[in-house]
Parts: sequence; C-alpha cells; structure tokens
Amino acid sequence: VQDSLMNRNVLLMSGGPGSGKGTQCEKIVAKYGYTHLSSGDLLRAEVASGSERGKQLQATMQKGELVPLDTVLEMIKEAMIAKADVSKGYLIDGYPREVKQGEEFEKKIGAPALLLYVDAKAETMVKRLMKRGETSGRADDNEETIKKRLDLYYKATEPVIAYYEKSGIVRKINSELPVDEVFAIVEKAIDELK
Ligand SMILES: Nc1ncnc2c1ncn2[C@@H]1O[C@H](COP(=O)(O)OP(=O)(O)O)[C@@H](O)[C@H]1O
Ligand SMILES: Nc1ncnc2c1ncn2[C@H]1C[C@H](O)[C@@H](COP(=O)(O)OP(=O)(O)O)O1
Ligand SMILES: [Mg+2]
Repeated sequence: VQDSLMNRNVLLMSGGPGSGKGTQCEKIVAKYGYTHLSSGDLLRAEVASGSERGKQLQATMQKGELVPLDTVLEMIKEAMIAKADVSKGYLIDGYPREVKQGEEFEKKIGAPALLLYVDAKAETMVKRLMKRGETSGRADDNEETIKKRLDLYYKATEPVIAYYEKSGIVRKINSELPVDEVFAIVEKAIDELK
C-alpha cells in the first residue's frame, strides 16, 4: 500500500487558519489535477454524516482544538487509497498540524516532496476569517474560536515547518499578496519539482 501511494508526488499545504490554504489548493487542483485532501473537509464530512464519532469531532473543532491524531491520519490514508488509481499526486491541506502528526505520516505513508507554507500576519488571518464567517456557516469561524485556533497554530503547527526545514522541502510564500500573485509563486515551486 505504502509504495503505491508514494510513487507520485505528495505535497503538503501548511499555514495558519485563514492564510489561504484552501484557496491555493483549489487553484493547484485546477492546473495540476492533483487530488486535494483537506483534513478539515474530511472531518466536516464526518460531522455532517451525523455519526457518533462526528458529534465528538464537532465539539472539539468548535473549541478550536485538534482532533485525535489517529482519527485524522486514518481518514487521510483511507482517502489516499480510495484515489490511488486516478491520482497524479496528492495535495494534503491542513495536515500535519503538530510535529507528531508529521512523524506518524512519514511512518505510515511516506515522505512528502514539498511543503508549501502560505504565510500571513495574524491580523490578516483574523480579518479574513471574520469575513469568511459571514457566509461559511462554520462553527469555528467566530471571534472566540479564531483566537484559540491562532494560538494553537503558533504553538503546535509552526514547529512542524521547522521540522521539515531539515529535509529542505519547505517553500515559504507570502500570502499577504493577492490570490493570483500567491499562486504564481506556488506554481514556480511545483514546477521545480519535475
Ligand atoms: N491572498 C489572499 N488575499 C486575500 N484574501 C484571501 C487570500 N487568500 C485567501 N483569502 C480569503 O481568506 C479567507 C480564508 O481563505 P482559505 O483559503 O479558506 O484559508 P484556510 O484554508 O487557510 O483557512 C477566504 O475567505 C479567502 O477568500
Ligand atoms: N490535522 C489535523 N489534526 C487535528 N485536527 C484537525 C486537523 N485538521 C483539521 N483539524 C480540526 C481542527 C481545526 O481547527 C478544524 C478546521 O480545520 P481546517 O478546515 O483545516 O481549518 P482552516 O482551513 O481554516 O485552517 O478541524
Ligand atoms: Mg481551509
């Protein structure tokens, strides 16, 4: 299983809440045809299913906390396997969110080829999320939860980037720029892979 998943590119999309991960992933899918797997989307789908597990997940996400590592890694792995036949490459969005998640990914799946790190100021991320919250219907796009997600991001997720710096796969991208300018930099990083 592991070999069949890793004989194509695995890209990680990282950055704070509201930094523009989902926005850039959509554009990557359109241009490169990679399979987009968003941990948040997978979790929200489980919540929407109304399952008992979904209820637990919903409570955790509403507090701005991380759901258990095993749950999210299992979901990503299953989704990767489900798309293995058709996938040109994988674009993993929102995982890893803590160093332990990165370590487990390497053990159970493999080593990513590139980590795209979209970087914006805290103030910018809060502004974008408050705006997104007007229409997203997401239980975590409110002022109180946004603050918790940001704190957790700086505490748990930023160290993930330092962890991958060692393997030389990190490309830091200024996501204060307009969407298309951010994407121009993203394209360059992906094109260098081939
Ligand atoms: N480069 C950008 N400039 C301005 N607004 C952006 C940019 N990238 C994303 N946004 C907006 O910010 C909000 C959060 O973006 P999203 O892609 O959902 O971020 P994430 O997945 O990292 O939480 C969205 O409403 C999106 O339209
Ligand atoms: N890898 C992961 N580990 C634990 N919890 C995760 C996770 N990915 C997502 N979650 C949970 C906690 C997050 O606050 C919530 C929303 O995630 P998301 O949709 O990726 O947020 P965003 O795109 O706004 O950064 O889902
Ligand atoms: Mg997102």
